Amino acid sequence: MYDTTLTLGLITQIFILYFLFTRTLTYLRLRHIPGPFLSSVSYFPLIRATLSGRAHKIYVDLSNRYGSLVRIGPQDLLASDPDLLRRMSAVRSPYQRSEWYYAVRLDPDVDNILSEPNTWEHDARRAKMATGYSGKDNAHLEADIDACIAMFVDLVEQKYLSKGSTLQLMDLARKVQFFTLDVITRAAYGDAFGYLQQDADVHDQVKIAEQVIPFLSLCASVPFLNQALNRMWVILKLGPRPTDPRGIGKVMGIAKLVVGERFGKDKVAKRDMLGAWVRNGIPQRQCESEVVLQIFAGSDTTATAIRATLLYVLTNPRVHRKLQNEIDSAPISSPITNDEARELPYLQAVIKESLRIHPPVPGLLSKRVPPGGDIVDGRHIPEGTRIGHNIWSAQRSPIFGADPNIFRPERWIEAERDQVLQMQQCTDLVFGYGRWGCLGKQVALVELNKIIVEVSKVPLYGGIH
Ligand code: HEM
Repeated sequence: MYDTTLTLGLITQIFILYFLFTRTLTYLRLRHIPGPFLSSVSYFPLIRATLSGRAHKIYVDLSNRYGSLVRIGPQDLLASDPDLLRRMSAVRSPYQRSEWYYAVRLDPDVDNILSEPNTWEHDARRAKMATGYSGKDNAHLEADIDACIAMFVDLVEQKYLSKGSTLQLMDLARKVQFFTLDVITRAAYGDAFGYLQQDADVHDQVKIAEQVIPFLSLCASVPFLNQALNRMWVILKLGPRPTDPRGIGKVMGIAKLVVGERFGKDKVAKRDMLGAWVRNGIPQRQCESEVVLQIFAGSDTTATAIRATLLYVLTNPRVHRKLQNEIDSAPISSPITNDEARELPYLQAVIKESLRIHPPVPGLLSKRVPPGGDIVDGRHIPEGTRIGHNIWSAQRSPIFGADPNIFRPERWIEAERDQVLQMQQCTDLVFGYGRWGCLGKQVALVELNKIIVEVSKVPLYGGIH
C-alpha cells in the first residue's frame, strides 16, 4: 500500500515537471512575439474564444492591443498584415497548410481539395478542377444561377407577399441559404436539390451545417483536438459513412449517388462542374469527396455574404435608397446579367464594402512556417509555427481611411485610383489568395450581383425584424 502511494506520487511529480518543462520550452520559443501570457502556455484562451462564437471580434481586439502579429497559442500566431497573408499563400510560397485543415476533411477516408495536406497533390488536383468553376468548361453557369433567382422570386411572390392588412413574415436568412444550396447543386451537378421549390431543408443540409460547423471550428483551432478528431475518424473508423441517416454521412450518401451516375457502363456526361472534373481525370471516389466539400464550402459562405450585404443595405435607408435609384435608372435585364451588374458602380461598392466589413470566412486557415523559419517584421519565427489569418483585422486596416469600422460603400467611389487598387487587393483576401485561393469566387460574385439587385428592388414597407 505504502509502495503504491509512493510510486503514484513519484509519477505525478515527474508528470508535473515534464509538463512545466515543455510549457517553458514552448513559452521561450516565441517569447519575442507579444500576446496574452496564458496563450503562450495553453490553448485555453483559443478554446474559449472559439466557443464564444465571436472569435473574429476577439482577434480584432487582440490585434488592436498587441499589433499585427500576436501570439494566440503555444505554437500559434495570428497575422493581420495583408502582405504577410499574401506571402504565405503565394503560388510559390514555401509555407504549407497546418493541422487547421484536418477539420475540413469531412469524408474520413479521402482528403478534398481544401483539406489536402500534400501541396504537390493539391496543386495537381486544383489544376484539374479549376476549369469546372470557369465559364470555359461550364458554359451555363449564369443561366443556372438565373433559374435559381427565378425560383427564389417565385417563392416570395407565391407564398410570402403581405396582402391587405395581413402581414406575412418570412425568414429571409433561411431562404437565402436555400438559394445558395440550390445554386451550388444545380451548377455543380445540373440538378438543384429543390430547397426553394419545396421551401424546406430537404436534406437537412442547413441543420447539419449549423450543427457541424461550430464543432469543426473548435477542432480546427486547437491542434490536439484536431489530431484526436483525425485519429478517431481515420484510425478508429468512427467518422461519418454514406449509409448514415443524418449528418455529414447523409451528404456523403447523396454525393455517392450523384457521382455514381457519371461513371460506369451507363454513365451520363454533362457540361457542369462535376462533368469537367470527370473529363479532367479526377477519379470517382475523389469526386465524391469534392462534392461533399462543395456543398458545404459553396453554400454557407455565400449565404453569409448575401445575408450580411442585405442586412447592411436594408438597415441603412440612405444606402438602400441610393442603390434602388441606381438600379431603377439603369437599363438592365430581369434578372440582371452579370456583365450589367459589374457596370453599376454603387452596387459593386456595396458588395465590396460588405465583404470587407463582414468577411464571411473568419477561420484561422493557419499556414505552417517552412523549414529554417522565416523573418517577419525583423523577428525570427521558428519553423513549424502556425500562423493564422486575422482577416477581420486586415479589413480594418488604415488603407480603408479613418472610419474602417463603418459600413460606407462610398469609400470605394471617392478614393483615388491607387488607393482603390490597394483596398481591392486587401478585400480580395477574404477569398484567400494564390495557391489556396477560393475556386468558387466567381460563382459567389455572380450570385451576389444578382440576388442583391432582386431583393433591393423591393420597396420596404414593414422593415426587417
Ligand atoms: C462569398 C463566398 C465565399 C468566400 C468568402 C470563400 C472563401 C474561401 C476561402 C477563405 C478559402 C480558403 C483559402 C485558404 O485556404 O487560404 C476558400 C477555398 C475554397 N472555396 Fe471558397 N469562398 C466562397 C464561396 C465559394 C463557392 C461558391 C465555392 C464553390 C462553388 C467555393 C469553393 C471553394 C473551394 C473548392 C476552395 C478550396 C480551394 C483550394 O484549396 O485550392 N467557395 N474559399
